[in-house]
Amino acid sequence: MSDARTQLAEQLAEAVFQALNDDLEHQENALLVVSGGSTPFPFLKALAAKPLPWERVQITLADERWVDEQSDDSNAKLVREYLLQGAAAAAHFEPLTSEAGTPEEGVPDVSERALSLSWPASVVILGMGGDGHTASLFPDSLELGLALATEEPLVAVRTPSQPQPRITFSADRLHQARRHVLHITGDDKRAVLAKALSGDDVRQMPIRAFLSCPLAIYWAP
Ligand SMILES: O=C(O)[C@H](O)[C@@H](O)[C@H](O)[C@H](O)COP(=O)(O)O
Repeated sequence: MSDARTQLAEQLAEAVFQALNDDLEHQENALLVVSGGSTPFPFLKALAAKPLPWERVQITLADERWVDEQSDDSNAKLVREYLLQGAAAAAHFEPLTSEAGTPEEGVPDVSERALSLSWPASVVILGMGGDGHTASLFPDSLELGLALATEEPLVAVRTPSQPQPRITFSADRLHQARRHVLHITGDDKRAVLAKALSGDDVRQMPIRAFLSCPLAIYWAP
């Protein structure tokens, strides 16, 4: 891991720590929405070390692959291994999967649990893929149009470019946050972001749905 990426992770962890603390001055619980993938590892680990009243912090995912939590593809596994450690294990984590066989069958139960969290979120941390996707809002998702338009909180998505079915918060629900962060690293993603900023077709690059709201971009080489 480059020093720049480690420093970026520490800076982001400090900013999220401050945001959660500020909100906890005024509310009983504070909600943090994190993304999966590989970029968040050092951020999640740095955040776990922050002196928060973790029993009042709620954590959920922007999206999830519909796989068992023991699978290496599980975003919940990532959160449990990197964030819910030490004092941070006292946080309330709301995973986005259920015992249902498919995300389509699971959406009603997961939605009921997700809606019970302390919305608007204090912070939503977004990642981005090389195709301009964020969460599981993929350009080639069969349900992208629905996920961009619905006011429902969660959508089951099937995506030709992805091996697993997924469940994702809708764009509308991901906008229900006080602060938005895009956490990306590397020159390739910097170029993808530049392309996203140069156009406005959200269905071509779904990250564009979040470029008009205030967005803190955390990028390191
Ligand atoms: O479930 C997921 O895969 C993530 O939510 C996804 O949106 C991720 O943020 C991007 O694909 C970037 O992933 P990397 O950080 O691994 O590049």
